Amino acid sequence: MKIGCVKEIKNNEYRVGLTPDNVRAYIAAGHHVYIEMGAGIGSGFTDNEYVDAGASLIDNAADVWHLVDMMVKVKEPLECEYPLFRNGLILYTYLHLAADKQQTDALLKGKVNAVAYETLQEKDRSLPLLAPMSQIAGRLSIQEGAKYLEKKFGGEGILLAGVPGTPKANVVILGGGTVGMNACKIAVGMGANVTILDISLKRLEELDNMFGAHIQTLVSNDSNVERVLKDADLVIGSVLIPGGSTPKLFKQKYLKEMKDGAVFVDVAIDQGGCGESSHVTTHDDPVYKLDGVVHYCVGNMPGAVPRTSTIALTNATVKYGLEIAAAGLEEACRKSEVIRSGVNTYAGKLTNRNVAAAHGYEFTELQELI
Ligand SMILES: NC(=O)C1=CN([C@@H]2O[C@H](COP(=O)(O)OP(=O)(O)OC[C@H]3O[C@@H](n4cnc5c(N)ncnc54)[C@H](O)[C@@H]3O)[C@@H](O)[C@H]2O)C=CC1
Ligand SMILES: CC(=O)C(=O)O
Repeated sequence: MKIGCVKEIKNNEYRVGLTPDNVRAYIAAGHHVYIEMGAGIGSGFTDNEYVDAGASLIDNAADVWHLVDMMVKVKEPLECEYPLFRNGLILYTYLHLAADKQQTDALLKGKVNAVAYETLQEKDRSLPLLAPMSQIAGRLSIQEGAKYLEKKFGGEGILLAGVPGTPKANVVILGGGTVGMNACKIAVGMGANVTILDISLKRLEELDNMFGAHIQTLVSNDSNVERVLKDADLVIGSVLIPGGSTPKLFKQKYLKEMKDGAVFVDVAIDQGGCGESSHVTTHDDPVYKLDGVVHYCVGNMPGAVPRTSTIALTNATVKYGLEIAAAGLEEACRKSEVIRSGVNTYAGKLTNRNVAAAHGYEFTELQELI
């Protein structure tokens, strides 16, 4: 199969879909790999490293899109890339379609066979291609939150750990999955008071076993969310319904009850965000203030640490990419329920139930199409 990788063009996105080591793995399996010149530079991989690994360098992105059977990316294609879509092209990347009707329509119209990293689910229900970036975003969320709590960035001017004789900051984490657990780890490490809410009692038990007396766990419901937000200094939004729109548990009316200069990092913004007042921001202009609360809603947080992120992401993606390349998408899907769970659009049909529900579109079982 012909595998391609282009330079990411989203705001401040320096990750890349394939590393030189990944290229070696695809070439060893008998595939051809085409890389846009400069694609890896933001993550510290030079063109020469790709050539040494066996890739062909192409000097513009459009030619890579035209040449290849499978495009391996990091982030969703932007509008200027939609004209490059074509019938039967396999697109292997993050898509977050529940929050992006325009892109969903473009993929359906272009009859692209799109495999979304964020919905590919293992039999144990884990999300192996989302998890590495969730680990990074979770850890970053506290780092960014601590920064925006500083006065000069609009925050209330409070140190997470405090010092002897002063209160510690109250960190509230909505959703205790991978992002939530990683945020918790850093917040506890920095000495904050941490409260974590989830709808899953089993997950709360796991978190309690992990962090013991260092955290407070609470079941997620409207009363508990409203109650803990009143005293919160830093709130992390990290809930997920895989493939679906994020439930809005952080209501706009709560903002007025919160501390002036509190910070809300809505990591779940890529799926629409868990705050009613959240809208997407970029690394160039990451925050806005509403009712005194600083909102940070960057949809590609791991792009800030591209070297770590690219290696972590591609450690996970290469395995399934090789499976698709070896068998072809149809056969790979017939053989593997796991690969099937990643396919969001196929031959102009929507094949992910939660994405279909988010847009009120017809859902088609992938097995009926392959
Ligand atoms: N902005 C960014 O750069 C990044 C965003 N993300 C996003 O972060 C979000 C969280 O991802 P993960 O932690 O990997 O998901 P996960 O599936 O590991 O965890 C989600 C948690 O939310 C809980 N949950 C669901 N509904 C809830 C509710 N009503 N109240 C409280 N908890 C609820 C689930 O029980 C689960 O424990 C996703 O939207 C993901 O796409 C991930 C990486 C980077
Ligand atoms: C998860 C995701 O969309 C990202 O890492 O950018």
